[in-house]
Amino acid sequence: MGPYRNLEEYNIELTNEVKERYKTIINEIGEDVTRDGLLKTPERAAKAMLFLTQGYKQSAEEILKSAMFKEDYDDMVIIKDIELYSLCEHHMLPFFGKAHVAYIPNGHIVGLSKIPRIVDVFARRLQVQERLTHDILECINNTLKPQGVAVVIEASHMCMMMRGVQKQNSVTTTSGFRGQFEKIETRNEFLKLISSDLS
Ligand SMILES: Nc1nc2c(ncn2[C@@H]2O[C@H](COP(=O)(O)OP(=O)(O)OP(=O)(O)O)[C@@H](O)[C@H]2O)c(=O)[nH]1
Ligand SMILES: [Zn+2]
Repeated sequence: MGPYRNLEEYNIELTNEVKERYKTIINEIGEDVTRDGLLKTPERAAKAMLFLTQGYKQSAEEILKSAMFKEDYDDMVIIKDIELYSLCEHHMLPFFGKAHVAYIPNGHIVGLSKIPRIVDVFARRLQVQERLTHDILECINNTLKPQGVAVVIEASHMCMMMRGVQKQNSVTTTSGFRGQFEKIETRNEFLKLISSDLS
């Protein structure tokens, strides 16, 4: 079983449990779960929910460790505009946007694809944007032990768009900096590079 296993394929029992709960919810909101269009909906919704929360069964640390390479490069590495989709833990509604991640190696670099992969691992859980930012930051800091790491997330929250305050255009930005990025010049260079089209 690798770190990327897809839950749906393994956990039929859990899928059935969640499916039964969705049947109840659909009936409770006044719909008829036996009508044609809705017959398969509880199962689809259960599979979708388990897909969107599969991060609980995955290890971000394992993913990073699987592709760390010894290398002397010690300048900034930036992966910007990583799309992310998560679920807010207060309403279980999506929040979505972009993550920008940078690190300065300290003897080891990491396979580039592993950064978006760990963003997904932490995003596919019930989250608040602040904790998601720190989960990514601390995982890279503790596993890769770089000279510095920075994470910025810009996201829109459906719980603030579809309901509640109903603000369609507000974007929330969260950030975290460790090591070299705690120095203002390094942090500013990173912030400049993620806001430019040339980086
Ligand atoms: N800090 C933080 N708050 C979040 C996030 N996602 C949703 N929230 C907020 O969580 C709060 C929950 O507040 P409550 O007053 O308990 O819930 P509510 O009555 O549904 O609040 P409203 O959304 O204002 O209608 C709201 O202010 C949401 O905007 C997040 O990622 N980070
Ligand atoms: Zn919410």
